[in-house]
Parts: sequence; structure tokens; C-alpha cells
Amino acid sequence: MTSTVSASGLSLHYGGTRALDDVSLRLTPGVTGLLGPNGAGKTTLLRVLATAVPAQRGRFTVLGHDPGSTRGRQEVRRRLGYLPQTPGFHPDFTAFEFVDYVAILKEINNRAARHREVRRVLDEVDLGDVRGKRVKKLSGGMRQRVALAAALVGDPGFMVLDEPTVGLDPEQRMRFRELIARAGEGRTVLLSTHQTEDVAMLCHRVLVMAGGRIHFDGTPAELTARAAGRVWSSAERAPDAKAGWRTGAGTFRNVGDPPPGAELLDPTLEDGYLLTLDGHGLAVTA
Ligand SMILES: Nc1ncnc2c1ncn2[C@@H]1O[C@H](COP(=O)(O)OP(=O)(O)OP(=O)(O)O)[C@@H](O)[C@H]1O
Repeated sequence: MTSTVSASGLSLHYGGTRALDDVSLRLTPGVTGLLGPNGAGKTTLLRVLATAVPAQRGRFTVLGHDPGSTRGRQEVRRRLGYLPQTPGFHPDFTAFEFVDYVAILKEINNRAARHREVRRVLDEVDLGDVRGKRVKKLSGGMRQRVALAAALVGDPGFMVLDEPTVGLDPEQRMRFRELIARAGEGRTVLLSTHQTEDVAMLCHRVLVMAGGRIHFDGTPAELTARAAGRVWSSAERAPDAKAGWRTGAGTFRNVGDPPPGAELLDPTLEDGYLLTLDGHGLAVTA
């Protein structure tokens, strides 16, 4: 399959901090999850790919356009939908006004066509009924949907979503998950998240970052399989486990290298993720 995004050797240092360190990747249609601990470099990678900040080294293309030139950057931005970690809402804007403002920035100059597009994307995220409400009056989940609607303006071929489900309650998160899945039908979405469950349920592919580098690039099933035979149950705390906690049933669930004869449990994607981080200077002991 042809890649929507193709990046090689992306690096970006802030003083002595290597926020991005020689990152290469290819993204294809569908939702790709980006997991990593705080400070891993996820937001930096997303900001570089969204052309919000230039990399100091390396290059990338989006749908064949190279943002290295002013013209190329413009072409990339026309094809991009970006939901940043903190969408800059003007609190007095209505949902319609905010999305319309983004549509103006996206250079949809014909007023009637633009307003049609704003209504279309608000309907797509099920906010058609509240488009006249002020953003500050909406719930957190609705506000995130307004931000998603803004990112959907102009039907972009590539979408970058930075922790869009953070702070949402389970019902809102589930609803948002449906919308992300819909957004990923036929288009390329890169989703940064701390929710391993979202990745397990939504993504056809997952990247794990730590220390500015990508340490895993594969399917969710492959990430889960990394923990096969490495999750076990015990009656007592297992001192050598990399992570372990007492479950509601009173037994311990451990991740790491089990002792002989241990009662093995089915691994989850989160187990595979924790084991991937191990060995990259990150403690995973609970
Ligand atoms: N503008 C900046 N100036 C200096 N350091 C920065 C800046 N932005 C990011 N960093 C540093 O770069 C590293 C990567 O940060 P980044 O925000 O990309 O991580 P992240 O994986 O998105 O983290 P989180 O999950 O907490 O959002 C961190 O060490 C961070 O402190």
C-alpha cells in the first residue's frame, strides 16, 4: 500500500533533550496509535508532522508533498487535520463560529460553501443540534468533538490527533472512539494516546516511543504477543516482577519473567507495552 506519510531521520533537540531522535516511519490509511510515557516525544512528533514546528534534521512527505518549501508546506496543510493537545478555543465562540474560524484559516473562501462544510463536519461528530451553543457551555466531551469537527474540515487525507480522549468519562470516550474509527475509514490517522485500550480497539498499527525514538512498530496483536508467557498470577507479591499488583480477587497479577510452573494469564496490549518500555531506561515496576 502506498504511504500517506513517509518520514526519515527526523530529529529535534531542545537544548540537551532529545525530543525526537532519528525517527523514521511510514503511515498508511487507517488509525495508527502512538503510545509512550510522558516526555517520550509524542507531541513533538505530531507537531513536526503537522508542520507546527520544523525538525532540525530529517525530512518527511505527506501525500507526496514536502513541507521543506513554503509551497510544499501549504500543500501539506491543505491536506491536514490537526487536533492539538490543547485546542485554542475562544470561550465565547459558538461551536459553529469556532469551526468556521478554522475553515477560514483553511482557506475555504466561499462563504456559502464554507458554512455548508461547517454544518457537515458538526453533523459528522453529532453536534448539529448544539452548533449555536457557546463552546464554554459545552461538556468536555462535546468540546473535544468540536475540536475533531475542526480537524475534519476540508476532508483531510491525513489527521493528527493528540490525546483527544484525555479527561473524558468512559461513555464519552467510547463515543469518541467511534468517531475516530469513522475518521480512519479511508484516511490516515495518527492518534497519540495513553489509553492502551483505545489502541487495542481502534488501531491497525501501533508505534511505541520512548526517549525520542520508536521502539516498536507493528500491529496491536504483535505488541500484545510480546507479553505471551510473561504474565502470571501468584498468591504472594512476586519480588522479581517488572510490574505487579494485587487484583480485586486478592491474587497478584505480574508482568515480567515468571518462575517455573507459574500460572500464566492471557496478556493484554498494555502488558506488551510495559515490556517494550523495559530496557529503555524506564522503570516499569508498580
Ligand atoms: N518547547 C519545548 N522546550 C523545551 N523542551 C521541550 C519543549 N517541548 C517538549 N520538550 C521536551 O521534549 C521532550 C518530549 O516532549 P513531548 O511533549 O513531545 O512528549 P510527550 O510524549 O508528548 O509527553 P506527554 O505524554 O506528557 O504529552 C520532553 O522531555 C519535554 O520536556
